[in-house]
Amino acid sequence: MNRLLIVSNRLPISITKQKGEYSFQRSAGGLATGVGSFYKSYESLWIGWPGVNVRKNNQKEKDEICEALSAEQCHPVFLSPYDIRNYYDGFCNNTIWPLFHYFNHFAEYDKHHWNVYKKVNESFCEAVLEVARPDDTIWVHDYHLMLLPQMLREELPDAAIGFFLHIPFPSYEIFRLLPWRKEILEGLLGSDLVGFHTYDYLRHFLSSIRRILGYEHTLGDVTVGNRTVRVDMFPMGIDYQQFAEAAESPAVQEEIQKAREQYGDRTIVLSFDRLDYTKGIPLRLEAFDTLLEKKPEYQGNVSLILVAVPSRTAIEQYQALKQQIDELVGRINGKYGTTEWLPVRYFYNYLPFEVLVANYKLADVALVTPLRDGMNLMAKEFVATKTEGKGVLILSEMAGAAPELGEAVIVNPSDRDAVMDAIETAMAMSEEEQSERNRIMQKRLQRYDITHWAADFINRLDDARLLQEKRSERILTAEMRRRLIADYGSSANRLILLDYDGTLVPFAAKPEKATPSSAAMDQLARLAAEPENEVVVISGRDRHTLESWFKTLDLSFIAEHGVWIKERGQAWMMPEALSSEWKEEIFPLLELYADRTPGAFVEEKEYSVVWHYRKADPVLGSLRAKELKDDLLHLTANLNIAVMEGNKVIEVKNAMINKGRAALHWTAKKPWEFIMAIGDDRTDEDLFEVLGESDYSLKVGQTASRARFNLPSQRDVLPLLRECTNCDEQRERGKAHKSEKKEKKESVTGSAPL
Ligand SMILES: O=P(O)(O)OC[C@H]1O[C@H](O[C@H]2O[C@H](CO)[C@@H](O)[C@H](O)[C@H]2O)[C@H](O)[C@@H](O)[C@@H]1O
Ligand SMILES: O=c1ccn([C@@H]2O[C@H](COP(=O)(O)OP(=O)(O)O)[C@@H](O)[C@H]2O)c(=O)[nH]1
Repeated sequence: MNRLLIVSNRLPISITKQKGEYSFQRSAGGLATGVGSFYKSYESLWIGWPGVNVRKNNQKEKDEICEALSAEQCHPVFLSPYDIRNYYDGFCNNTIWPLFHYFNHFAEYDKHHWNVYKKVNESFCEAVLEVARPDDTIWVHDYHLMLLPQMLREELPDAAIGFFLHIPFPSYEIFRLLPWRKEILEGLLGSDLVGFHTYDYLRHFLSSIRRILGYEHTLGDVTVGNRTVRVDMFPMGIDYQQFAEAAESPAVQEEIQKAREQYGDRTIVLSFDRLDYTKGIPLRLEAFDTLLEKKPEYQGNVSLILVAVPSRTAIEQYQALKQQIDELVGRINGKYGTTEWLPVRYFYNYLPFEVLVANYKLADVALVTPLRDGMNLMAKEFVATKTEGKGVLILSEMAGAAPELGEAVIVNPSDRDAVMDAIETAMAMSEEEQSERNRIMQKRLQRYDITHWAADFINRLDDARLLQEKRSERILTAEMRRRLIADYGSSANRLILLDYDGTLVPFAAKPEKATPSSAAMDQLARLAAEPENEVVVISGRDRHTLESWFKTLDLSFIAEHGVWIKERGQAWMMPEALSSEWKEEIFPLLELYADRTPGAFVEEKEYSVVWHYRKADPVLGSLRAKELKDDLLHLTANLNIAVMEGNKVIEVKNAMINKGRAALHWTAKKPWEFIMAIGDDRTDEDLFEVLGESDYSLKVGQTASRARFNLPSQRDVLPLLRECTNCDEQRERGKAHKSEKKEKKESVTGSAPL
């Protein structure tokens, strides 16, 4: 296993400085505790912010911190108070955090914060580059560093880079509000593997990259330029053993003992989170209030332990929330409290590990009702400590942990009555049922614990790298490219078959906009000018369009995928007798689908009809395309026509027509010394199929193909053709130069003897 570089905003250890002395604490939050529990079992280095402010010029202090952290396999990135204000409090926690948790009314879109976010991501990039070794696996974590994968990719093109998002990825409808949505997605796609906690977050991400960047995916594999990015889900686990064992430890037992003396045998409900508006603490308190009000028999018999861990205290919403909670607790305690009984025991601090476990172990019911939560490890930790079986977890359906913890009492956290009912259900549940439910969840948590989670991610990252390497094996290598050009240069006759859309020119939103560029015209002219070449543009376009675009060039054509062919200098002809009567029957159906799909339209050619959906909503478009294909198959069962899927088009045409059949007209003409065919979509596969093994067939794009090689993108086509003609022109210049020299020599010495 290669060395693992973990990169996150916060290191697992936070440093504080008091009276000139440093002290080290475990950082709060699931990322730090979760990843912190396994990273030392790897050869690893964790790069992140140590939580302490060091003056810019105080190199001595920085070196000391660096030294102290290196013993913990950590490497610091120092952030100034200005960075923390604008990047951490600003962009991370005042823009991304609320937006990604569906609190879009809290999100601020401040350009300055965004600029500092970019700058801090660059600082992290520099920090990684300082320590990275060639074979390191780099694993970037969370929303603070979403631009980093792409920054690293630019500097280290061959590095293995993974990214994991610990918070929800929101639906496209929310994500699209972000002014810098494109940059964020591009930043993430610098990775080889992007991971999420749940399937919902994953599909939201795929939908955003599809709608915003136009990238399709196949089972979570996204082709981005010449790379494949894999997207997958990995629900984060906990260090199960540590929690289960700690629950039995003497230190924890002692803490429980102390607490029991305070609470007697009252039922204990635990509410325990970072103080964050996403956690739904006020609603929870209100539900508890309603329970005591509506069911007075619980008064005096149940206590709510409310632990709120201070978090992001510089941010206004967090300060307001703190005040709201303080007031609610005061109100409930004032309303129902007696000299013997305080309904809510409220703690506003960070708890050391033993106290935390003692609280879990002590609680009869855990009330975990976030309004949104990426995962929520505390719910899992609570279950792990229930070694004797007893204890009920009430869990919000909005937590990422909910799909895995289905045996909990699942609630909608906004439904106060449902939360109140859930507390009652939990308190009334038989011990047998509690144990049974916990046993099932414990088994699951034990199996997919934090070590498994990390190993799973790293293995998938390795797989993604292998896939990447395999795909790139089919890409035309520099050596094969040289051979292709040498073969081109040494051949006395050559057949060159070139698809048009997606090959000679990029796609445009409307087909009529994809006219040939001057670069493409120029290059075709050069190819056609070489006497050894026969150049055939082989397209699905109608013959009139091709003719009008290329009338100045000496080319041959295949139009409508093979309905029409035209030898250079000759007239158009139809190699097969075809009928177009069927079009009348098909046309209304295609029009109906165009009407039902905004952005789609129908194109009619002489012997085929095409349904285009490039401009339609991508999801609706591909759904309708599937439905249309099904309908067409029924409708065309007795007609001699075929339905063919191309790039964002469904084409209906005569069954025997395809580019391969049409190309035979040229391939069979003579034994060509050099054949090259380039195409990008499904229709070009018929062409590749009729070519020989040693011919140069090239598929544009990285998807699987019958072609011998893949060219990464459409942008690579003209440069390749240019290299071919350059090599010929050079050779011609060489020949001319030689004969010029020979002529000069002859004019001096007289002609050579025969
Ligand atoms: O670093 P802070 O700003 O103090 O915040 C603490 C952490 O909060 C977030 O935790 C998330 O990660 C957990 C583990 O994957 C997950 O269970 C939880 O639902 C998330 O909210 C944040 O993502 C971390 O980066 C912070 O360090
Ligand atoms: O006083 C505390 C409060 C929380 N934690 C840890 O902080 C993490 C909180 O993670 P969670 O996923 O529940 O929520 P987050 O705070 O990351 O949103 C858990 O592993 C807790 O064990 C802790 O060690 N002491």
